[in-house]
Amino acid sequence: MNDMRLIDRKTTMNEIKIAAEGVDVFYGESHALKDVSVDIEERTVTAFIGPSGCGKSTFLRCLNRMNDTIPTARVTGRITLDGEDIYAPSVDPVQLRAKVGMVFQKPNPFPKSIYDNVAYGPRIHGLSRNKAELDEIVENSLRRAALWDEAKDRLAEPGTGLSGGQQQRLCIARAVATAPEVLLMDEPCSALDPIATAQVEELIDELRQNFSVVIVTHSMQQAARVSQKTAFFHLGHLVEYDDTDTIFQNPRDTRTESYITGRIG
Ligand SMILES: Nc1ncnc2c1ncn2[C@@H]1O[C@H](COP(=O)(O)OP(=O)(O)OP(=O)(O)O)[C@@H](O)[C@H]1O
Repeated sequence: MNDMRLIDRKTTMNEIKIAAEGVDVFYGESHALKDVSVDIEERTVTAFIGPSGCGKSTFLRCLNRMNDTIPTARVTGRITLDGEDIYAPSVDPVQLRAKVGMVFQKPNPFPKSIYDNVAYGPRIHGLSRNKAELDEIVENSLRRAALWDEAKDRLAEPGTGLSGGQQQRLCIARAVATAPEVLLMDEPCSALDPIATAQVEELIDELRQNFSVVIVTHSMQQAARVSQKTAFFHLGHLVEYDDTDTIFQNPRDTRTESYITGRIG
């Protein structure tokens, strides 16, 4: 019931980027995520939806080992990126997070300049050979995050001096600057106004040309607008995973139907 691997369902169109098999997460004694198996496709936006506390963020954090930073969290099961086990002892979580970047609900710029916020990742991962190349990465990342026009004349000013919506776009620029292969976004628009939300949604659509994007959202309209695949979680279980159109128009499980029609949540 919990096994949502596309391989079994033969509907896959893109290559599988991340495969999760039998993933459980415990916080101390509390069993937050139960036997989740799912294939996340390349060049696809996948939305995670479901009522508060159902485990969306917990599962998202498994995909780049952010749960490692929570002392009580324990993850079991297997998650692979391009077929490689991301929990293998040989994997450096810092390197993994450059490939599988993350944008959080609350904008969290570093207490550094706008420029240095974006340049930080490329610097620590040695992605540029000189200042001109680094300048180019910073400009391109800020352009992709639709922040360049507002930021180009104040690159030396602190990132924390930007508005909330601008700070979130700065965090997106910081995440894309390391050229991740997967971008995980945990309710990235919850602090944004409708204009900034539309800009971020456009960016998500653009990122899909090259990356996998996984987005946790409470907005079903947003899931329907930006994603091609949707996973519905309920009480720690992955209940249903399918094409977004199918989830919203013809769900198989009554729990999914109840949620999207507003009966549970
Ligand atoms: N750091 C933590 N320590 C202990 N329990 C946690 C922690 N983070 C999450 N949980 C618990 O795990 C369960 C799943 O939480 P999670 O944040 O993944 O849900 P969610 O679906 O993302 O919720 P929301 O939509 O409200 O953000 C909840 O019962 C929550 O209380």
